[in-house]
Amino acid sequence: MLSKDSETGRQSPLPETHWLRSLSAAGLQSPEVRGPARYWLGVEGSFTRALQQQCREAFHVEVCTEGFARPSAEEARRLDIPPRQQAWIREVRLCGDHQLWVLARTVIPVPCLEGRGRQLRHLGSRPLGAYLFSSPDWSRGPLEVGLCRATQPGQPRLARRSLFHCQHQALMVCEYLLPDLYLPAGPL
Ligand SMILES: C=C(O[C@@H]1C=C(C(=O)O)C=C[C@H]1O)C(=O)O
Repeated sequence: MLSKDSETGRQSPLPETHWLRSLSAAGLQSPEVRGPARYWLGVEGSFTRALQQQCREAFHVEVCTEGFARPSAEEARRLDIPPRQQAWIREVRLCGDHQLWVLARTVIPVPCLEGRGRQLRHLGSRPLGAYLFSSPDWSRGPLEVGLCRATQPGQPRLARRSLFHCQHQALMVCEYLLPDLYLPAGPL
C-alpha cells in the first residue's frame, strides 16, 4: 500500500503518480479523467472553497504530517531546487460530510518561509488555500493532472497539482482525489 521514495527511504501513503501537463493529455491515457472527476481536476480557484461549497454539513482539514523533509527527486526538479535540499512538507486530509475526499501534499521550499511566509509553518488545521487565495502575493501557475498507480482499492487514482508563485519563489500543492468525492454513492 505504501510507496517508498527511493532516495529518502521515506514512506508515504500517496501512490506513485505520473504527471501530465493538461487535462486533454491525461484524458487520452485514462478515460476516468473524462468522467465525473473532470470538474474537480479543472477547478481553477480555491480548491478548498470548491470543496466547502460541495459540503452539506461539515468540512475540515486534518494535518497528517508537517515538518522539514526532503522532497522527492521529481518534486525538486519541478520546483527547480537543489535535489537534496530540505523543504517544509505538509500532508493533510480534506474531509467533507464525514468522508475523506482529498489527500493533499504541499512542498514549500525554505525561501518561501521567510518574511510573511513564516505563517506557512503555523497553519495547523486552517486550509492553506485560504491563506494563498487571500494574499495578493501568491498566484497559481497551470494545473497538471496526475494518473496514480493505485495498488489498493480506495486509494486515489487521480490527482492534480500546481505551483503557486510569489515573486521569484514557488511552492507546490498536490491534491489526490478520493472516489467518494466524485463517484455517486451506490444504492443503500
Ligand atoms: C491550494 C489550496 O489549498 C488546499 C488546502 C491544503 C492544506 O491545507 O494543506 C492543501 C491543498 C489544497 O487542497 C486550495 O484551496 O486551492
